[in-house]
Amino acid sequence: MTKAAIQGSGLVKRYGRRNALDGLDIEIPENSVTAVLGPNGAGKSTFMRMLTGLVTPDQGTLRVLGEAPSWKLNGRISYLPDRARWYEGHTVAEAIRWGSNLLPGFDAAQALQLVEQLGLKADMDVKGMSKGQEARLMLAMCLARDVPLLVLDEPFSGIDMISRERIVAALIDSFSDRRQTVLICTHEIPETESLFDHAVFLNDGTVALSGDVEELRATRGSVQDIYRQLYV
Ligand SMILES: Nc1ncnc2c1ncn2[C@@H]1O[C@H](COP(=O)(O)OP(=O)(O)OP(=O)(O)O)[C@@H](O)[C@H]1O
Repeated sequence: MTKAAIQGSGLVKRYGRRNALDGLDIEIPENSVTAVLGPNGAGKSTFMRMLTGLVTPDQGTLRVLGEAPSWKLNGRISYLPDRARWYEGHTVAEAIRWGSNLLPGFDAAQALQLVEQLGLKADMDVKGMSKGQEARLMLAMCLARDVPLLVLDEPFSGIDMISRERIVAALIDSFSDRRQTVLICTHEIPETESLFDHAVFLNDGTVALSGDVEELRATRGSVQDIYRQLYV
């Protein structure tokens, strides 16, 4: 039996009369690359924010790397929030220096290699970057951390399709060398599905389906096919 890096049981988060999470039972296997999928409003970002303690459950229990979410635990999580803008007013090199000083497990040499691999230059100003260029910087900053859990909320949003395919190919190589649990929430399923070895499909704040991607493929088709079956 694979150990779980994340275990949530009966998680509820209410906003007014709406439940963003509605009794969510979820397990993410350790050292897997797991997709968190589902339509707009399914509860994906709420769940990811909960992992870092930014959102507190109204009910239920959550264990992340064997602990309850906390500021202390966040030193072991590399989190890319949706709609993130952290480095305005910096150059790429300054952002990397900032990461070295402040982010636990941050490897500046690896970050520099990643930004170059992603088509950015150290002397570029973040202010004035296109949305896709900024998304690449955010992704590189999160990937350059040697921590047990990576939580990436829509890391490919704004990046053009061909670049996305190249980045995904590079990520497949990089993830296979790591002992990290990686959680990725994305709407770009066709270009990214080769990344995943586990998938969780959310709907209305609960799990509609989850499992090993190879096993799901053998019985139900590609991740994209399953997505259509579940949500059309
Ligand atoms: N801070 C908030 N205040 C009020 N409602 C919220 C808040 N955060 C989330 N919600 C609501 O909770 C539900 C789930 O939102 P969430 O952002 O988790 O969905 P999502 O699956 O990440 O969607 P998307 O694919 O659009 O990013 C939505 O109905 C949303 O409007």
